[in-house]
Amino acid sequence: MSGQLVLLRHGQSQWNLENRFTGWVDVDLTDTGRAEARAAGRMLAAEGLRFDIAFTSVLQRAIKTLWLALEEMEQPWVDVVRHWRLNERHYGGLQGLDKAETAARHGDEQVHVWRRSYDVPPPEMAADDPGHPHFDPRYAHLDARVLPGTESLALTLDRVLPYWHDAIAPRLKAGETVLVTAHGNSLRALVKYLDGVADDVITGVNIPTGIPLRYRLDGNLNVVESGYLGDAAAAEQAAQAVADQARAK
Ligand SMILES: O=C(O)[C@@H](CO)OP(=O)(O)O
Repeated sequence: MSGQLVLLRHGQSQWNLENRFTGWVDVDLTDTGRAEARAAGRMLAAEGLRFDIAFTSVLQRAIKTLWLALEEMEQPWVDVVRHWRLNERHYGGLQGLDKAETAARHGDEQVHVWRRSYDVPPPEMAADDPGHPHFDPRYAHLDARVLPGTESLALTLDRVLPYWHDAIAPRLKAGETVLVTAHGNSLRALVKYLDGVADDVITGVNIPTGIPLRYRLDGNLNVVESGYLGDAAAAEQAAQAVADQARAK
């Protein structure tokens, strides 16, 4: 038995538009982002996909993208499970900063290391920073020791994987069709794991907003095939645009 998995990055957010490091900051979608989410729903509907369950983070840009896609698919009844482990990678002290300005200040190379290296985290957010997840009521039920003040992709994968194994993988093993609507880097972590991407190769992987990435998996959840829905060249171009966001002007 094999399941189908679709990974969907949220549509354009306000801080994607403003080119600011976002991480765990809970910014909303823009009108363009809402349109991207609906377009993703139409692509999924055109493939005849019917989801058994959908997973998302506790950040509104992913939650609303999921709602809009399911509405467009006329599948608003699908069970939705939100979990903090699917949140974006925590961007530490870079959250809120302009990406190109940060590159102008620290150099393109340093910012590329912070954005895309596998195991180098950005500078840590101070524990008494009012923006730290410790002060956010949505995480109040959690052991404070699991709440990050910064994360590399490796640390992001470490906190996504337990949720993958406990909640998502069993549904796929049961042959269900599963939608995960999340974020650029929490999805890069999953892609690294599913495709077995090497540490030095994942640095070149970028996930575009609002374009569904479909996986067909075998009974052991090995990848049989995967690819973006719609126009492959458009997906490639959109991924390149993400890569280029932090070049100093
Ligand atoms: O700011 C962020 O949280 C992420 C995703 O938008 O950005 P980047 O692509 O630079 O990792």
